[in-house]
Amino acid sequence: MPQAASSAPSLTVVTTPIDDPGPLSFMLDSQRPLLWRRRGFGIAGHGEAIRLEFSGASRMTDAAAAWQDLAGRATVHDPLALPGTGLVAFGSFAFAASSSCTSVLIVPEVVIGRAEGRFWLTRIGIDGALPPEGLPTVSPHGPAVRAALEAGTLDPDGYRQAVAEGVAGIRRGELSKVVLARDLIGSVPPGSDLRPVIGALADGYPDCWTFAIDGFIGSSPETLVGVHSGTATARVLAGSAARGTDATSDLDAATELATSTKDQDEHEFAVQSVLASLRPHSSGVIASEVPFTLKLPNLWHLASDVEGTLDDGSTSLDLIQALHPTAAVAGTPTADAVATIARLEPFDRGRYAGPVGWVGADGDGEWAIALRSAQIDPDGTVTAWAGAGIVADSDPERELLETRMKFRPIVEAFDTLAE
Ligand SMILES: C=C(O[C@H]1C=CC=C(C(=O)O)[C@@H]1O)C(=O)O
Repeated sequence: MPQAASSAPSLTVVTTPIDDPGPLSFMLDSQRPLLWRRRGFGIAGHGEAIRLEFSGASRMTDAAAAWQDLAGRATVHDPLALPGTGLVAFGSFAFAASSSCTSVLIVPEVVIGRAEGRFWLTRIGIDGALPPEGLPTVSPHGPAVRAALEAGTLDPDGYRQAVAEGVAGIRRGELSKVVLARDLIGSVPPGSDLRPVIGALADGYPDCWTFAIDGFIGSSPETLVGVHSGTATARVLAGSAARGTDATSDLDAATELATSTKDQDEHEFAVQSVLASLRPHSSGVIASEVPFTLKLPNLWHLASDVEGTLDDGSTSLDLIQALHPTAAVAGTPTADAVATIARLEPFDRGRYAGPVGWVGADGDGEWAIALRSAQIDPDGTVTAWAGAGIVADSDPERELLETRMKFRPIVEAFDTLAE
């Protein structure tokens, strides 16, 4: 049951150092996997001590207020005091204010964490009643299942048409950029064990944020915002190219991307939207002078890192509210882009392209933009989404191919389960 913040009980939180528990993807609950990891950092959750649900335009401000209230009343014993130790909530927010999909903050009963060779176990209980000591028992991975993902509400022809309409609107001067997505749909047997899918994402995309929260899974390369000890960081991605088939064509693809005016324009809109949203909270916020090319297994991206010192004590939840939706997932100007998305995409984006991540008791945390993701509903329906930034020079066929590349992590992770 969702709990109103005012009636939320007091939490007791105890973190203790432990020996290396092994890969976190083997430590997940088979039915309710909770995971956030990238490279040497990861947290996996078991059980739900508290679940807070939000919706509508105020979903992120409501979450920030509820979290401040809950964290303020928690008693925390945390000798490690590292990012991810002590009290944490895993969170995932819907892209649109009008979404029928709820946004959640989940405080697990147990968190297993690792960071740079240190390992910990956090137990969280209500009114002093802590879960038992020791690692939770984890069942062996279930039988293999696979999902063939096929065109959803917006098929390839519909997507080309939507992109053409987006380009026409941009050329008429109605907006400068819009990010248009399409969906793929499949199914797995209800109650399927998704841990092999999540493990495939984590192993295949170690430089991305691999997440599993409330049936929503993915591996996103884009950091919406990280907040640690008064510093905010972000990694802005926009502008993409297919990887080459050999070393020479791969280098050519990266060079072409780095010098493409169309991709640089598309990227600059995204960087400017992040800078504009962070400036009211941070003096001297800076972005890399020129974007760099980021290599992922499925494609190249134009990327810029942004950093600023926070002047106003904003928490990571305050900043996701300030930043979302960036021009990497909506467009420019934001309101026109959001209206164009609502007109041209015949589906609810759900949590795709929304903030996904974790927050700690002090408000520090890490949030990605939920790209390369899929929602698995309790009835086994799998919905995946991928989009592309549309500017005046965009070509519908190329954008369609780009979404195909962006679907690869999810499509292949479900295929990994084939026997
Ligand atoms: C909207 C997506 O990607 C965004 C992030 C990186 C590059 C993008 C692009 O080149 O269009 C998009 O802005 C997606 O993966 O669904």
